Amino acid sequence: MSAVLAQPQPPAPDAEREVVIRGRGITVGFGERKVLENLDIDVYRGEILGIVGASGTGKSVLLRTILGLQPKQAGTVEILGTPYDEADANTRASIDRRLGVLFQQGALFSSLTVLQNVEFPMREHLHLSSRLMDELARVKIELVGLAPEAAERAPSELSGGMIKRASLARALALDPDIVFLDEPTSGLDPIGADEFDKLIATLRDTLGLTVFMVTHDLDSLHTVCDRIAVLGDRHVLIEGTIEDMLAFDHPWVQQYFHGVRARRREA
Ligand SMILES: Nc1ncnc2c1ncn2[C@@H]1O[C@H](COP(=O)(O)OP(=O)(O)OP(=O)(O)O)[C@@H](O)[C@H]1O
Repeated sequence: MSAVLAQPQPPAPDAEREVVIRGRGITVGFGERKVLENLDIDVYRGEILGIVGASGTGKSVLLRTILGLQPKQAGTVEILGTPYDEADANTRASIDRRLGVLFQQGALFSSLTVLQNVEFPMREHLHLSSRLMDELARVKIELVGLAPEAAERAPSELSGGMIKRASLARALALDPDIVFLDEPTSGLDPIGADEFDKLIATLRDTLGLTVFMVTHDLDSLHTVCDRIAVLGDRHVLIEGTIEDMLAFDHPWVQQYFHGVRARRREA
């Protein structure tokens, strides 16, 4: 009997894919100044979405708004099929458990070891023995490619790349469905950044994560992002694949994706 090999399937059309984050009409301002206005965004299950845009266009503000950390003047955010804004405290807490966040500076607690940092969300949300939490945290530390000895180190004893990995281990502590990464490769040398990108892609493939990644890193956009959303003029200017970006006729998008850095990357 001959074996029938599974053929790779083309990605499903967007309309058939599960939307895990749906933002509609998002408007955020500081004083009189609007940073985001009537912004719509969809994030699909299992994708790595890169959020890009000039400095100050509101990428971090968008990430914080989706997470409910930044008040908005208008709009709705639905996460994993539940209107997050309208949810009661219990529902919100159960959604929060399914989200992991890596903030720009890593944001590890400096007075705690790496192990204690990774256990922190577990202590908050899970009712497990210390021994079991230790075991689970050590698995996460291994998963992100840190040596077992790193568990006992303080953040001040880690390199920039190790801090990113430790922060990622903490973001993965509760086995989230979606991880939010704010400029995960900033401050890393090109090899470190490349390794971190590969780690993100491997985790997505093995754990089925959905990744919402704010980035300035052209290499990340080319190598790991399935789709890209460009912020500008207070909304999403364009979303699509890297090929869509290259073909899009907009001055900033052209300059960014065809500019000197892009050409250097291609050389
Ligand atoms: N708490 C705040 N109070 C007032 N203004 C703020 C606040 N947070 C952000 N802003 C403003 O909102 C705008 C968008 O900020 P944001 O940090 O989202 O930009 P960004 O696109 O992530 O930029 P970068 O690429 O430089 O990190 C900026 O002009 C910033 O000054």
